[in-house]
Amino acid sequence: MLKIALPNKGSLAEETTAMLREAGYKQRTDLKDLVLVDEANGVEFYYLRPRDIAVYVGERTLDLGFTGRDMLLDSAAEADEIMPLGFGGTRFRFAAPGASEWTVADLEGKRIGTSYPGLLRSYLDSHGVTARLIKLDGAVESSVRLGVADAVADVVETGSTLKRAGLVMFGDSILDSEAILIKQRGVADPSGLDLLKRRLTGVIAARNYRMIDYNVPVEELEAACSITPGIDSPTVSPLHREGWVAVRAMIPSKQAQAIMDELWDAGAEGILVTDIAACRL
Ligand SMILES: Nc1ncnc2c1ncn2[C@@H]1O[C@H](COP(=O)(O)OP(=O)(O)OP(=O)(O)O)[C@@H](O)[C@H]1O
Ligand SMILES: O=P(O)(O)OC[C@H]1O[C@H](OP(=O)(O)OP(=O)(O)O)[C@H](O)[C@@H]1O
Ligand SMILES: [Mg+2]
Repeated sequence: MLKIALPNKGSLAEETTAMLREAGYKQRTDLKDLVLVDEANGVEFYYLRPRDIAVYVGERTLDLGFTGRDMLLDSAAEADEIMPLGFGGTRFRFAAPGASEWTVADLEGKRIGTSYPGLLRSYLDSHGVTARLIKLDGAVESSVRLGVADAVADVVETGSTLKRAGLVMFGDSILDSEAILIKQRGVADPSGLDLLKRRLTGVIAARNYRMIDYNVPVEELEAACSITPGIDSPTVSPLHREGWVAVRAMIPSKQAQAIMDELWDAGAEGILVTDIAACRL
């Protein structure tokens, strides 16, 4: 059986479970369950602390894991990213009071509060900066006000937590993170991984794409197809109405309205956009 580690709580837990359900895998219904066996798919799911997932995979106890890129890199575990999952997007940023003009060099000799010392240390080393890292478990933003640190390096999603603590971000983003699938380093792909990847890719595509259908005069077909090139190629079907064809293609959901406007201007009619429930590409 394929053994997969999943976050048992925290920011990535709910969406990971939702994504696996959508991909046709069984998931726990009781949040207290530690293990769930999905016999039909030949998978065992282990619900673990997000921070420990890369460790279990790296130590070769479990085959695969769902975690954050920042957590994988911080752990320095013997595990590699296989694919990004398109949710849990965050940036790992420096912040301090009134520091908008600071750069990473201004951290020389300072104390930096963080929950990600591994990730931070390698970034500082690569920039030739020596600083004292203050390792904290959470609520890192309070460390400056409480006098434990001069600056923080922390996970930022909306930025509202930093703002509330009176801190401003400075320097480049240390890391752009999101939820990822990881596997053991230097081993052959376990059986069942291909199927999992194909299913996850299908879920991500179904979430990010929509189907568009429209009718267009034959002489405008090339222009219309360049607006909706589809994934491989749009489907063009004959219409009873002479001189017209029907076109069907997948389009990025976020651009649906703009694409409809462009098609309309190019002479298309009867433009319909529908959701995709599931797909294999
Ligand atoms: N709004 C968010 N806040 C914090 N982490 C987030 C957010 N959105 C996504 N993430 C990602 O989730 C992961 C952190 O998960 P989580 O918050 O559960 O860990 P933690 O802070 O160490 O645990 P806990 O808060 O339970 O002590 C990281 O990969 C992070 O990039
Ligand atoms: O940019 P924002 O949208 O404000 O989100 C980022 C904040 O959320 C997380 O904290 P979490 O709730 O996980 O608490 P913790 O600090 O105790 O881990 C993270 O550590 C930041 O503090
Ligand atoms: Mg947290």
